[in-house]
Amino acid sequence: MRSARRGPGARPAGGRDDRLARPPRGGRPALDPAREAAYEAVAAVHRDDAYANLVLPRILRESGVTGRDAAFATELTYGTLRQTGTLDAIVAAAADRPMERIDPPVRDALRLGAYQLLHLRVGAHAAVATTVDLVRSLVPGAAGFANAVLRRVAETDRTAWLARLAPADPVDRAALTHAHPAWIVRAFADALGSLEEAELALDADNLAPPVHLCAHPGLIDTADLAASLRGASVGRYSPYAVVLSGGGDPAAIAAVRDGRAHVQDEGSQLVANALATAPLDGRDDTWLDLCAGPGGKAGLLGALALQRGAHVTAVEVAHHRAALVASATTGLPVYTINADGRDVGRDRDLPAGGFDRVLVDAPCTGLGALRRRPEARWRRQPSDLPPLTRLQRELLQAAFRAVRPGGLVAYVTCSPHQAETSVSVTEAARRSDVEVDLVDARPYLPGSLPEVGTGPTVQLWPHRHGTDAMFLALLRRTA
Ligand SMILES: C[S@@+](CC[C@H](N)C(=O)[O-])C[C@H]1O[C@@H](n2cnc3c(N)ncnc32)[C@H](O)[C@@H]1O
Repeated sequence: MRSARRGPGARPAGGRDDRLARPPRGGRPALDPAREAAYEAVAAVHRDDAYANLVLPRILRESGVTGRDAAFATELTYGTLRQTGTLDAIVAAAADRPMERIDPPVRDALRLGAYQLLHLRVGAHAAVATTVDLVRSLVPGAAGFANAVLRRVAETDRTAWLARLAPADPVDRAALTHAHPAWIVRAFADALGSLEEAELALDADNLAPPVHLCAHPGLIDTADLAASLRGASVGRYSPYAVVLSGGGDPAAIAAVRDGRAHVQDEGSQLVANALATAPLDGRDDTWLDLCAGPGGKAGLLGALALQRGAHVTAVEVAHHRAALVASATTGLPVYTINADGRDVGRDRDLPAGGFDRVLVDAPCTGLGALRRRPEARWRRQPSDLPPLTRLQRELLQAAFRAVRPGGLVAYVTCSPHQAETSVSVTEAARRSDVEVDLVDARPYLPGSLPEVGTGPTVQLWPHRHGTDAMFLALLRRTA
């Protein structure tokens, strides 16, 4: 984080429209700390492949930006990153040159300026002046260029820009309008069977998601936990979900600190709970989580196992993530091992046919949680799919080997892409030596959950259910 260019003149006197950078007497322009923090975060994402949710809190802390300024910096950073593809199309048109021909620091500053002009209620004068000052501090010779480009951006509003740039192809048009790459628009439309509804899903990705807690069953009551937190409410569907009202650090909540609750999307709770509650004949005390890091679902399964006299083996291939699982499940009957889940039958902790219930929460593109990771949609590529789908199928086949005859496997992804959902399940079952049948998963989700489709698998959606887009297939080993 650069530090030398801040001065008392940069503190806002009132609302955001007052945030004009004013040159301190005899010096260079003083930059607005919130905007500078947003620039640093966006630049780190593009320059260093940083993650905004990790890098921004550090930048805010180091630069002393707090309160309303921190909220503004966060909105500016996350919004700019979500909208990057569309902002780029508009800035490139206004600049009359492709983005690649603009210096990276100037490019990021222009994205932030354009976002303020087209999405925030920041006055045009303030948005242009502060961005030009930022550009002057980064690349002094580019200030005039930035000023001209932003004035052109400000000539029309977002709707008019979208109309002016609208491609003829409906998928490309939706991609521009809702700021997602076209391949993701196509994947959502395929999964939903309609481009019109996919546009609602894309819109939902552009909203800041609420933070959900999972109250560990048997350790803390959901309603009591909600009542103890200002503005919190119980979740709509999961019996364990508490919805926070925004603001504040969930890690500071006493029940989270002492392991009676953890941060977890309501959809993740629903799919883990479905595996634990679907009926099973015979022994039911030996459970397996084959892809456990960082331990969200292992935490819920561990709490349920504690109530039911069962235990969970939690497998994670990445050493540091296995450590996170162990820490997330402290005090619960969860045995964490740092191993490759595909080693069922070869690893002595993973005996073939040794488990009653098995969860495969497979590594995936994460297209179902794009609302949580603002830069992810532009970073993911269709070429990520083949290695992931291969791994998904191998892990699912390992789960089929791990489960005893009559036992259950839940295959879960945080992606609605059909190559990772139904196709992975069909392909793994087709190539498996072990016989499995799909079980209708819908009865093991709350009856109040709307629009769960015709089964047997279930696909959740942010715009329908307020959850991440989790996919669930339940399978029973028949022989
Ligand atoms: C989607 S995440 C699981 C999330 C986790 N279940 C939770 O709820 O917190 C997938 C995990 O699988 C792990 N993984 C990838 N390949 C694996 C393998 N061959 N064996 C075991 N774990 C693997 C990844 O490191 C990642 O932590």
